Amino acid sequence: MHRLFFIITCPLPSRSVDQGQIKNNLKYHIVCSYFESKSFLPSFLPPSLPPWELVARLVQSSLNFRLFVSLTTISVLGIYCYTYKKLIYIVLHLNRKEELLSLQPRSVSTQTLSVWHGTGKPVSEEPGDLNIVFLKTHKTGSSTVQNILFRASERHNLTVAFPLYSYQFAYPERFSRAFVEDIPPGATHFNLLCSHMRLDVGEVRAIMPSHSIFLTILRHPVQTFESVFHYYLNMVPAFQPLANHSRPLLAFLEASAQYYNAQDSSNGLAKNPMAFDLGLSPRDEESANSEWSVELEKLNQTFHLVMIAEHFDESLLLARELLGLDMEELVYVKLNVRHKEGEPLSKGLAQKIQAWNWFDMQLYKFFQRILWHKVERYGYMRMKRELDTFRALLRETVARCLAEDSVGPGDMADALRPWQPSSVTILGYRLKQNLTYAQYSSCFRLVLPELQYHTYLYYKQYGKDMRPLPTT
Ligand SMILES: Nc1ncnc2c1ncn2[C@@H]1O[C@H](COP(=O)(O)OS(=O)(=O)O)[C@@H](OP(=O)(O)O)[C@H]1O
Repeated sequence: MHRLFFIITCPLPSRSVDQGQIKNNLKYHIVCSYFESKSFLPSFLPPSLPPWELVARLVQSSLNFRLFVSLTTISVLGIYCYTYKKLIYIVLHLNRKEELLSLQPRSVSTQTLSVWHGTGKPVSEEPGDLNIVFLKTHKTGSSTVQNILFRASERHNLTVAFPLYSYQFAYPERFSRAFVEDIPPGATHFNLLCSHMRLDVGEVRAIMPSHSIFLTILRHPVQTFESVFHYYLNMVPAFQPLANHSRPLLAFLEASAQYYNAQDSSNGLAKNPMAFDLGLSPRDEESANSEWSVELEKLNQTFHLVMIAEHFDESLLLARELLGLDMEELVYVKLNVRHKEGEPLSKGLAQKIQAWNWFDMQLYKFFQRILWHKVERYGYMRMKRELDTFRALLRETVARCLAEDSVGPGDMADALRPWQPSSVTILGYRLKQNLTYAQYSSCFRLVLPELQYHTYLYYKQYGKDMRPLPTT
């Protein structure tokens, strides 16, 4: 009987219970040591309890002990699982973070972080009201972003602020409210402004709702300048004399002073084109350093998001959160892609481009850093998950819509042919045959070049054709 009670109530091997443990668990000690004394061990605490009290204590002790063991086990398991899971999370999180941050400079001012609007809700005049200013910088992938915004404008019935004449807001003049077409009858305010301009923030704010979301895009200055140079070779005065040169870019960078006149605003794209579009006036590099960082900080206060073309998908996902769009609304194909001929840029030439575009380099590095801080706040794991989903969606879209990869201007429908400058060939797309009406409608818009989409939306909004540029 004693032996049986001992086995039931003292499941732990009693010999392994040391004095310290016994003191900590007196009831256990009393009962178990009683039975030990009776059955197995020489007694060191001889009990003199009547049998009924012993049984009562035994039951109570047993229950308490089991409760104690159960609670302890649950707690230990809980703590273990929590810590272990957290550990796994931290390890993964850090690995991803390290991987991404290792590519980037790490410091950023706290002020630059303060403008993040990470609530997932659009900041707008009224609930559901979407107001967007997209500064369309030159040769940065901005037509691809504009196409996404044009599609969103149709889907959300947005009123677009169009230029009074043609496709641009009197570029390269600084933006003025006078360059904007009248608001159409029935609309109370513009919701979207996304045509080329040279930025003047005050003037933009004068015609857009006060809580508009400001977006823009930057691209690495080497690729941007190369693209600008070849695309505008016959249009920008500083480049024109080199139009027939066998190596025009090298020739320009080796003797830029000979070709470039800073006083001519038509040369705005010929040096630091992104800074020019953002309304900055780059000065002498050495003296400009401190003023320049103030200018950058001001831009950072203005723009809710500066996208980076080299991280186009990450940028779009951040924009999506700001604008409250569905992922399906972000699908895109690259527009305005130049057919590249000849050798890739040499290292030496790339360095020359960087030196020539010093302000654009500072601008790019500054906002690239900020983009990664935004990704960090967004969550690396979340970004990774969403990128995977988004890229699968992009692949599906391409497979559904396109007959093949990008094609030259001779191989596509007239309506889908992008405008061709005389200096380079711009690629476009051919749609698949046998699309349903709904598929055709969405695929057509996906590949519709800037000028055609602009013309179409203007007509839809005003019921008339756009005005051409005055000839004077
Ligand atoms: N999604 C995406 N990501 C990265 N790069 C992209 C993207 N879409 C377009 N592009 C490249 O951007 C160049 C065209 O830029 P824009 O559309 O801004 O040109 S324009 O100023 O409106 O004429 C053009 O560059 P180049 O091909 O080097 O000339 C495009 O290839």
